[in-house]
Amino acid sequence: MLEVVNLTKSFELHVSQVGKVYPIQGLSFHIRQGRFLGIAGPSGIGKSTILKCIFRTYMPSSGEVWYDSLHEGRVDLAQADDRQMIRLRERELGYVSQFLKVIPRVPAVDIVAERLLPLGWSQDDARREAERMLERLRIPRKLWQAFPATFSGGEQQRVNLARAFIVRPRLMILDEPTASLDRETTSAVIEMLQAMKREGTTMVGIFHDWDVMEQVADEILDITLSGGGTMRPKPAAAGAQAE
Ligand SMILES: Nc1ncnc2c1ncn2[C@@H]1O[C@H](COP(=O)(O)OP(=O)(O)OP(=O)(O)O)[C@@H](O)[C@H]1O
Repeated sequence: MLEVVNLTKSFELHVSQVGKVYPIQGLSFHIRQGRFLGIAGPSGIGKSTILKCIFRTYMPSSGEVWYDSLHEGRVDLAQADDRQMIRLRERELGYVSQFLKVIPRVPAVDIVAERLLPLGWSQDDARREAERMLERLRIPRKLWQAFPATFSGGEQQRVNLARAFIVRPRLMILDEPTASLDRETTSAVIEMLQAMKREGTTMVGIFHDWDVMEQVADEILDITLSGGGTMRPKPAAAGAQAE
């Protein structure tokens, strides 16, 4: 489903003497359909950079990111043009970070519902589905018509998750999605991730909380200081086969 080959990402640091930094150098791994890969490693090692290269928030410096698209065949996301990326993001790729890009003066329910409109849903059906999603993520009903700019960090994060989950992406990319959530909401998110996995969604994610990683990941990619990584089954599944 996703095959990353020799991925390298460098950044030019204009304000320092360092010149270029290479958080990711020659990294290869793959994820099979329906599996959940967790990415682990010390702070600043390049975990988020990998996810951003897959979603193409960052353009990889070199290497290949092969994705088996439902609608477009096998696509190298490192080479795809912007229009193809927009289509894939609308229909197949989901991305959740810790931060909601708050759109001013749009109620929470519409921020979530609008993801379904390009997929041909009517306004009413999209809104009903958005309400179901907000309910599942335990956003109080009284906030559905309110503007997320005024929400707490955890409430904003749940709107963020609802926006990503509602389109049921084939490949879900998760960058610390539970970072600002309390225990109860984190459990709701874990349940949703497990349900999505049962429905066949492939996922790749970073979690600051090892307990969460344990509950959702099938295997772990450990990023080392050299910018490379090794894949292993998660400890709880020791004995399972790493791919
Ligand atoms: N847009 C950018 N411009 C310059 N340097 C960047 C950029 N994005 C990331 N970096 C650098 O790349 C390195 C890896 O960052 P990244 O955010 O991927 O690490 P991380 O492993 O996800 O860290 P953390 O666990 O702390 O979130 C860091 O040194 C960071 O400063």
